[in-house]
Amino acid sequence: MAMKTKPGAPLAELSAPVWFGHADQVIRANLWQLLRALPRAMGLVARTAWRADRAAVALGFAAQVVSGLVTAVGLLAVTGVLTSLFVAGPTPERLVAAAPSLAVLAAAYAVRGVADTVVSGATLRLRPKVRHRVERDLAESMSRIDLITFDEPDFHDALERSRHAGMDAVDSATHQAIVVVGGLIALAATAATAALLHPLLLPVLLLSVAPETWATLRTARLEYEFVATTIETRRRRSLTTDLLAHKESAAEVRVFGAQPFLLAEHDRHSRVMEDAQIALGARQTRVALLGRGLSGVGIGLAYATLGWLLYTGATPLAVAGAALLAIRTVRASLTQVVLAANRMFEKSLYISDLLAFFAHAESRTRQPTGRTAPADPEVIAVRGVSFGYPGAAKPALADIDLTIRRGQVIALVGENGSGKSTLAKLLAGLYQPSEGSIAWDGVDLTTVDAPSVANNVAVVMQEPTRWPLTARHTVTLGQPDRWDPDDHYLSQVARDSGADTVVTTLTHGWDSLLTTRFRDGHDLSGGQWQRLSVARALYRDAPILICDEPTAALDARAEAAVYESLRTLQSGRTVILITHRLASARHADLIVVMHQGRILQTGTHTHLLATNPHYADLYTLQANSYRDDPSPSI
Ligand SMILES: Nc1ncnc2c1ncn2[C@@H]1O[C@H](COP(=O)(O)OP(=O)(O)OP(=O)(O)O)[C@@H](O)[C@H]1O
Repeated sequence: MAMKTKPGAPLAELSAPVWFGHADQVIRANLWQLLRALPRAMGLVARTAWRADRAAVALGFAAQVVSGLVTAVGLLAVTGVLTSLFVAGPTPERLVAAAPSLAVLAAAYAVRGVADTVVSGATLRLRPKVRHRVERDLAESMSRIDLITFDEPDFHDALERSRHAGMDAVDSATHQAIVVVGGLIALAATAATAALLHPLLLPVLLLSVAPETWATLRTARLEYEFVATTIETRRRRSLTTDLLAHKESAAEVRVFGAQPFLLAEHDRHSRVMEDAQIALGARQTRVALLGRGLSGVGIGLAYATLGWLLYTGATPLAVAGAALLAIRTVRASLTQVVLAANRMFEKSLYISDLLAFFAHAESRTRQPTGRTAPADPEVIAVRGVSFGYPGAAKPALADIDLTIRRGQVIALVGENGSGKSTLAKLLAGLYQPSEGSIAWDGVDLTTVDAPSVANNVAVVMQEPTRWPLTARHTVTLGQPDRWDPDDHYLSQVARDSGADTVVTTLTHGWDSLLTTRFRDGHDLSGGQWQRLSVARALYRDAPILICDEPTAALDARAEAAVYESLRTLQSGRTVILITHRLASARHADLIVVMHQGRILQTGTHTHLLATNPHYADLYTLQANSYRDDPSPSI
């Protein structure tokens, strides 16, 4: 086997996922912290739910109150029934006397059934709405955020937390919040009724449920601790199965014979999980045993107190009977509330992350100014522009001065990392300068709304996005509403970019799906994707066209076709062309030679060849590589 990794050795590159950051806090939280955090978490959920569907919130809450009230009424009715049954006299008469209370009891049960169903209905309606609302908010916030934010490492951490844990937390917390509210109302109603029957009944109730509360909380903590401590193992295990499952790795897995290694890794991690799970089961059983034991003692004490109340005549027999029922109801409600509160506490931490992300995203989003950039600008003036990526030691661009006039073809040339793509992104309004200004017809781009700049620009990216859409949408997405009867423009840009020969090979032509992740989908070669990206830029029909290495992945014929169409298209358009092939740049009106983030010189091809040794050297080197006799002349 080619792989030499020692089985059992840790996979050092992995750590716990960012979205699992609150494990310690949850495990260590005590009951008091949990109770204190509850109102805040409930508030968060309530506000989101209220925004999502006010009617469902109001209806659900009203039904919960009704359910709590009828529980209390039912308990009082039980007392009435028992009082009537426990008096001396013939049974038929006692039954008749108990009938009104029995009727109330039956009505209470019926109403409670209806109320609980309404609560379930409201929950079912509310959960997807709340989730979709927050998902939409997150998607919108991501869509508006400044591009530069994507270069901040902390941003990705926060985004991951929000997208995964945050979103699930909102969904789960909505459910838990409803359970907590319902449980608390039922609890309050039962406890108040019990206290009404006899004040001593309240401590009796608490005594009977305290051990169960402890055991419930402890069991939940153990489970959470298990998830927290095994999360990395679980991820490692899924990493190995992902390698077996994904198309990207399937070929290498086979060619390197990595299956036995990956299966062994899978088994190793499974064993760790298995052991941990069995240990969890044992600990939970011990806690449950202790809880049950203590609960038995608690209930025993509660019954003894009840017996004493009966013995001393402080409580009638009927009230004691109702108290027994109250003990059962309270125990069920309290267990429910404690479990749900525990989950709410955990979820609230992730919801806080989500809210923090929204605030961060807002601070990284340019607020609309209502001002728009001049359409099809006459002059693009770059003055004293510097720009640095977040966290980078050196600026990517420094002291850039450049004037671009409408209709010119500007070629940016220079070695790798000299700042060409960065300058192009600034010209496209995607980044803002750290110093200096970029102005269109005298209007500083930082003072106008970003979409108004984007409307004037089409870009062929160095590494175009492989849009998993149909071929048609991949090309037309920059101007989906363009009036294009009989696909006239679509066919034309396809011819100009060479995309037509790609589309004719697809089973469903323009309607073919360009991803193999779905049935009937296609994947394309790097060059084919690039042809589509050129077609997309041409279809957008914008006055400023930025081409970042538009032909790097194209074969010679396609490259010639693209440059031919750029020449045709050029009339009236401003073209900014980034290229390493200096032969493609020689016809540009202005060539900008960049070096280490600065402009070394600008000029025409002839001028630079004569005056700039750096440019002349590069050009000669490339020209010679196409000669049969590579002599150093041009
Ligand atoms: N997202 C980024 N974060 C940090 N630094 C970056 C980022 N993108 C580029 N850089 C750095 O900025 C500098 C300029 O990069 P740029 O991509 O503009 O160069 P380029 O001239 O287009 O290079 P190439 O010819 O390789 O495409 C380089 O030093 C690069 O390492």
